[in-house]
Amino acid sequence: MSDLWRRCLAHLESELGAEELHTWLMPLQAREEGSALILYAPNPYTLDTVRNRYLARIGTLLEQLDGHAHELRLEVGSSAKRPGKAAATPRPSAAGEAPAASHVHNLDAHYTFDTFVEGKSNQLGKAAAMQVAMNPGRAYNPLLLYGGTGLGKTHLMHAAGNLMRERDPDCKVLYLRSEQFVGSMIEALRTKSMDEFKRRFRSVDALLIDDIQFFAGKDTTQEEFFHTFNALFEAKQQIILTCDRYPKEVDKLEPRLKSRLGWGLSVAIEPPDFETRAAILLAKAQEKGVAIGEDVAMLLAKRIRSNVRDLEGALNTLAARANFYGKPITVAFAEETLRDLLATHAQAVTVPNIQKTVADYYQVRLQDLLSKRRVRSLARPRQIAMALSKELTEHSLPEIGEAFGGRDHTTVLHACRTIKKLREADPRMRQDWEQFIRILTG
Ligand SMILES: Nc1ncnc2c1ncn2[C@@H]1O[C@H](COP(=O)(O)OP(=O)(O)OP(=O)(O)O)[C@@H](O)[C@H]1O
Repeated sequence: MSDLWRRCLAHLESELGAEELHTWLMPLQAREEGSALILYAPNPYTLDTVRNRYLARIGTLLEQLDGHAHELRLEVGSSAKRPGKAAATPRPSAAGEAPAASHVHNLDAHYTFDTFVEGKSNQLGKAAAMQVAMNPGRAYNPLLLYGGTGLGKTHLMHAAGNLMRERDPDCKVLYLRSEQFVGSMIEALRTKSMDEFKRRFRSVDALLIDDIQFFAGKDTTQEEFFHTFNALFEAKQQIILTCDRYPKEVDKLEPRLKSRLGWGLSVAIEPPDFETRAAILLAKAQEKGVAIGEDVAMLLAKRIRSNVRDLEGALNTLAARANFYGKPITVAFAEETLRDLLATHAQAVTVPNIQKTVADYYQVRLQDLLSKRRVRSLARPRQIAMALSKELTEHSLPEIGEAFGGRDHTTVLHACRTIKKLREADPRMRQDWEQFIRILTG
């Protein structure tokens, strides 16, 4: 990463706050070329927002930091690989507006299979997305990736789109968040341009729609999406979708749409395990040019289990602070800098907290959960609470057994194995599990 840009980000962090910084400015990649600073935005939408909201301030800051003015350029693409002509001169698309039929693709150039770290939790999803990219419309259609927030679904979806375009630069890939689909449709209804809307969405080779749970309860949208889906499907055009849970579990999604979604392949993306979290951190650090050792990666991976986005946020904060203070990122520095954040993540994850959360969720009394009673309505939640305790705390099997009314460590081990199997076989159990991980570590 350009040193100048790093210093600029450190200043902007205190002005804008972490969320704004991470949403708009951290995704930019920077390269210095003579006295010019080129900022690469992952897509035209980010480019537009940065230009409108932040560019003037960035210009002033650069001048303050370096004592002289810099030429500042904004482009779509990646600093590692200079963008091709089509990407360098995009037609910016406004928020909520789908790109026009010229098919300026709006994929995030940073999200590729190369930058995606594979682990047990996402192996299947990655393999399926690659298959689809190599064989659009023919391998699995639709491909649906589902799972909790910040686990890499969007990344994989863009990676598939990027690979399709790498293999065939003429391939028309359109990525949209589901709110954008809804927004475009409302606009088309308002301006009586539904024919154009239909044509726009049906003329692509691959349609990628993110977070389709937002379609729930929006009947007209679902109706239109249903027809778009059918048209694309019949013409063997690829459809890739993401959802924050197994679609059959999304309330107020039309049954016939749910059924269509099941025609292809649905793959769960699960929270990464410790080793994958550490590997992701090291890969992200390398990508961003941030020097961290394995010890720091392990510290963060151990303490932040919620999702990859949170891990990345912590890394970004560390990088900005280390640069600001001119210090290396050591374990001590990370512990000091992220003290509050790490404390928040650690706070929720105690055995009593897990027991209470599980009891509340399944509406059973805490004292029953800890009792010796073996009725199924208690036994399953108890097993889940034990398995979560093993997963989320540092306690040993005997300690966990003790905390559950003085049970033997083999009972805890059995619970962990049972829940693992159930998570593999039963989408509902998988969803409950992810929900707990979110509540307890989010
Ligand atoms: N396995 C991985 N390897 C590298 N980066 C990852 C991986 N998983 C997630 N990430 C990164 O984590 C961040 C969040 O991922 P992404 O936006 O794809 O999540 P998501 O599952 O689509 O979440 P949401 O449902 O909230 O949109 C991205 O920066 C992404 O690159």
